[in-house]
Amino acid sequence: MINIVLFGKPGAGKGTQAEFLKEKYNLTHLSTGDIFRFNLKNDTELGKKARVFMDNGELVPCEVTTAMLIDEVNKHPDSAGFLFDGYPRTLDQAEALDKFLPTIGSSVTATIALEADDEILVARLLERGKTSGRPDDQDEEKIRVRYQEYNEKTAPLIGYYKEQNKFHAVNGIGTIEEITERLTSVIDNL
Ligand SMILES: Nc1ncnc2c1ncn2[C@@H]1O[C@H](COP(=O)(O)OP(=O)(O)O)[C@@H](O)[C@H]1O
Repeated sequence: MINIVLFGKPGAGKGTQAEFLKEKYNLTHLSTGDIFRFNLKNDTELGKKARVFMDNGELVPCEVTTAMLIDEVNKHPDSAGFLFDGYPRTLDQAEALDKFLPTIGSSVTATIALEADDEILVARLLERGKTSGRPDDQDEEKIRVRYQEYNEKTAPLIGYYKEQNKFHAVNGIGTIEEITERLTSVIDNL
């Protein structure tokens, strides 16, 4: 089983690249953002718990997110591996994942970060907000909150995975194909 954590700031292109990688490596793509948005749209209990945080650009509390993630993994017992997109996003979540995966006989294989400059990413998000319908992409204030959340809570994961020798980074600026190429060359060399 191979488990890849796709890592990067909001707008770095994780979702776009995940679409290619899941096909190529036959992985189950789990995007916590997409799962939350689905629950918001359907006004589920989970959606109700997440809404206020998401609307403000803040992270949803760890217990809620981790319980949801574990549920999703358990829905795919025959999966050849997972592509985690948007999870983990805090040290607590990374530790929770490292505790959970061994219970299904697995572990994180590698974390790959898509790197790009903040200013480029903010511009990309505002552009995406024009068509995506995502309220958190339409308001520069909320975008800034997401970057603050990233810098405070998510960036420390780089050190966490480096210590385990599981951190890889690729340049996230270029055409979609170029970036897919960079990612696949990391995965093929794992
Ligand atoms: N692992 C997570 N932990 C906490 N909240 C999360 C997590 N993943 C997604 N969310 C919530 O969903 C929102 C949207 O996530 P996502 O679609 O990954 O967007 P982006 O990477 O563009 O900020 C986040 O701002 C946050 O509120």
